[in-house]
Amino acid sequence: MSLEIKKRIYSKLQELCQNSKLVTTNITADSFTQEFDIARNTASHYLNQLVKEGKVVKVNTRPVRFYDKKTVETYLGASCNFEYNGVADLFTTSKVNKDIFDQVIGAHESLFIQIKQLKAAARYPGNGLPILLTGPTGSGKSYLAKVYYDYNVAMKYLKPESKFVHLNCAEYADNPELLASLLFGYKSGAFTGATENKTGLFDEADNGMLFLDEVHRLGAKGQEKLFEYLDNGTISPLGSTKNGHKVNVRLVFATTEDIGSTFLQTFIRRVPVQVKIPSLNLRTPFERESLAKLFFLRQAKQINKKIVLTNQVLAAITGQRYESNVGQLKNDITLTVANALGKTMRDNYDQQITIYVSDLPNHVWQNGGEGQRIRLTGDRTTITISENMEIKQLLTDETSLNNPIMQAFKRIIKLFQTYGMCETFVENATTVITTLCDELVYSKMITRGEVPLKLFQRLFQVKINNIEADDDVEFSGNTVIVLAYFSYYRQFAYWVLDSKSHEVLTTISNRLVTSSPKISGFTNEILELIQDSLNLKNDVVDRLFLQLYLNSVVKVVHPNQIRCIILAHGYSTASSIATVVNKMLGNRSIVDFVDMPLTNGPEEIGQEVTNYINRNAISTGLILMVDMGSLNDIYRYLHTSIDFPIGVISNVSTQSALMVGERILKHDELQNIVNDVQKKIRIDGKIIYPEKNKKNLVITCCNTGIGTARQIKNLLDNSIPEKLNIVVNAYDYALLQSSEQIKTLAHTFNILTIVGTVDPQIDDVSFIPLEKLILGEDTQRFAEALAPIATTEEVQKLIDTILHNFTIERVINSLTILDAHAVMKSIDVALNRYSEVSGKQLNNRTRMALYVHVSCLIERLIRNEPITTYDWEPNYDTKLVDDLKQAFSVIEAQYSVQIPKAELGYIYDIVHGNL
Ligand SMILES: Nc1ncnc2c1ncn2[C@@H]1O[C@H](COP(=O)(O)OP(=O)(O)OP(=O)(O)O)[C@@H](O)[C@H]1O
Repeated sequence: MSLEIKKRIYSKLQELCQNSKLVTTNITADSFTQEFDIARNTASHYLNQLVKEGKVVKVNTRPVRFYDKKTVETYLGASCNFEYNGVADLFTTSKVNKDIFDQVIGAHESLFIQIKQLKAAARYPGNGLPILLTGPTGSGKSYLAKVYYDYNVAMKYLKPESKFVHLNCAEYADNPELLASLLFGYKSGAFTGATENKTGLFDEADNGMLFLDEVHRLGAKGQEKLFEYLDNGTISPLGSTKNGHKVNVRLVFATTEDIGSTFLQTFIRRVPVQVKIPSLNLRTPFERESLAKLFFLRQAKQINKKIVLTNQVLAAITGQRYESNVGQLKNDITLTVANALGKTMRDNYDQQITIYVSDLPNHVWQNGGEGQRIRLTGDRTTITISENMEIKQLLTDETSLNNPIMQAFKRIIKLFQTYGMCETFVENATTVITTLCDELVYSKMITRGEVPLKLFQRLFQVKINNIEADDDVEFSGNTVIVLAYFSYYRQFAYWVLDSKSHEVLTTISNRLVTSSPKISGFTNEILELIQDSLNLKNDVVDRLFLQLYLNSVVKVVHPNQIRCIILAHGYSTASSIATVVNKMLGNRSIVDFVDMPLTNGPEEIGQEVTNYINRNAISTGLILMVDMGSLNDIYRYLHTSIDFPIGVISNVSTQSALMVGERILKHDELQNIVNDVQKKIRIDGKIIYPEKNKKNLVITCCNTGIGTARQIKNLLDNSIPEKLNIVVNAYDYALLQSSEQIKTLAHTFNILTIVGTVDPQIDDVSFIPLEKLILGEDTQRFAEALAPIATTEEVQKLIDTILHNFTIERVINSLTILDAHAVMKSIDVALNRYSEVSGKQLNNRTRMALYVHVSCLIERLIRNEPITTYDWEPNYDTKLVDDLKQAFSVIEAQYSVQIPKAELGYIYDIVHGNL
């Protein structure tokens, strides 16, 4: 009787929902009292039962409202929860959570790529792409096929009323004719017993989805007809003599078979998307545990009681090797709960059952011996799974307890509450973050080499390289790995921050934006990448993590600093030494590292060092600290030519690395560092100088700082033609005066000359003041310095280019509408013509003044704002005035302007040095 009423209440609720405007409908327990002649309490009791069964959604308004879950989901185009606090919550939060795949356990872990494939296949124009799901029995192929259908509906690729038709071909494997007729239909008389025309499952699934499980069991006829659909989009019923008819069916196939089998070979040519579902054993511990919790939760709902279990039970059940994968895990949990329930049957009115290890099915115990997976931990903390919980709630609450990211951020909040925003806080918070990074990278929470992880690393590598190139900064060795691990792990370590924590973390983050705007800029770039390219959610936790982490690994590049890299075998040998040393040197990234697998030989290590050299602009020298004497010859395996000395020190230890780091910081010379370490610590070391092909070096320097020296370097770099093969390096003025530094440079380069603002007075090396170089007033000395590699004409041309490049900046700054390069070109033509016709050579100082003046003049004329008053000197040489007129007619023609007399007078005075 009660069952009957519940059923009737449910169908009435469905009817009411379907016939009303959902958002404004107002169905409460009262809506059923009259019609079914029951008390309000009774109606409420049944409705709540329906909520627990997952059929009805409850909204805790006053009075409580109820909705049919299916109707709501169809309306929203997305799945929704069972309980909400307000109507708005239901109709807005659910809408936001549109990604049906998010509910799949493993969506951001083991099934990450698979779900990407499914989404891409669904999006494909037309009917999407047919897909083939492969994977061992029970791995979740049928489950995913259904979720894929739901996704298609939610994304509106399929209409809500479209069908999901499922057929397991294995069930008809002995009767291929029947199977083909079931799928494609038949015409009357097609075979004995076919007395009338009958449509098949393809027709039934028209405008919907057909899922063919164990598709390799399809017989020859079935295959032929299936290929007809895949090739032409038409199907022909058995016995039909006419051309096939069109149907629109999205196809999903599944097989447990190896794709190498004969049928599948021809088949997969037509089914381009193969989605491989991993076995349960290949899924992460987190996913196994989540799946187990999900199945326990379903059981709790089924028996309408709380289930209490210990972590010991959970560990035992998820540690199993399941031949039949998720399906078997699910069955084992059902059996376990049944065992526990059997024992407590006597206390039937208990609202909860407790599960003990002894309730596990027998075969779990028999799994002992070799390769046994059952592990009984001492962890007896209990987990309570309540029948009205949501799976999300269960996973979030439980996992966040052990979630290292959440713990780290809780600590950061505490630190902030203790110290406020100050250096001590930033220091401590940074330590929390770096410890978290170590935990993520080294704790094996994530399997190295996972495909998404590699993809993340590649993307982050490109981004970091770009930032480094654009901003003159460097990030320490493993930044890319840490970013990849963090973003990857973060996807399944997601929890909802309470509003207070959110507020505190946002305050910290905003303060950091003010104190380190540059790092916050990098943070934004990386967050954009995470969001746009990786399509991952992020929030204040990610922002703050990046701000603190990037700040701790960024280093401003000192181009002249000797670089040092530790190369050691083992999971974390090199990184541990480097971390300690960098910390002891004041949290600066002085020493880099590469952790190498034990199997890496000199070839691979050579490759690592080559990559390091290519990534970093090394000019003064590189010290390699290695863990084996045999690696002393590692430089032989470099795939790049070096133009700086390399010091190799073996038997690396914290002590030797610290000593090297300290000396680097003191700008000691490479040779001294290596010799001293050798002597003091008694270990082997050697220095390799680039013997052949020493490159020619022009040094730039400035006594006001390295910044100006770098600008001079850029000017020369942009001006010197590639074929002269000259390296230009900016050096610190004070450093240059050390004879050791010059000695090292001389070992590595042929020093041609120094260009700068003040002479650093270095023996045997000429100095050319920048100003004189630009103005062409020290051409002779420059030509002498470059004599071994450039002719006098080449030097003259180079000086002209330097002048041109130096001026162009100013021209660009003074122009608003014209293209500076084009303007400079036509001024060049005019000035050269003037020299030709007048026989007068203009010096660089005059040329420079004219470039800037004439470019402004052209713009003035175009804007029709010429200078009209200028004192025209009566004693101007009329021939020279005519020459000027003729030369500048080039500009008049090109820009369709006329240079008035007053402007010409101004130019005359510049040309003849009167201004
Ligand atoms: N990610 C998942 N979340 C929830 N349930 C799952 C998940 N994966 C699988 N299951 C459940 O596990 C059971 C086995 O999965 P399913 O039947 O989809 O496997 P299968 O690969 O199709 O197996 P077979 O090849 O034997 O047909 C089903 O009850 C399914 O609902």
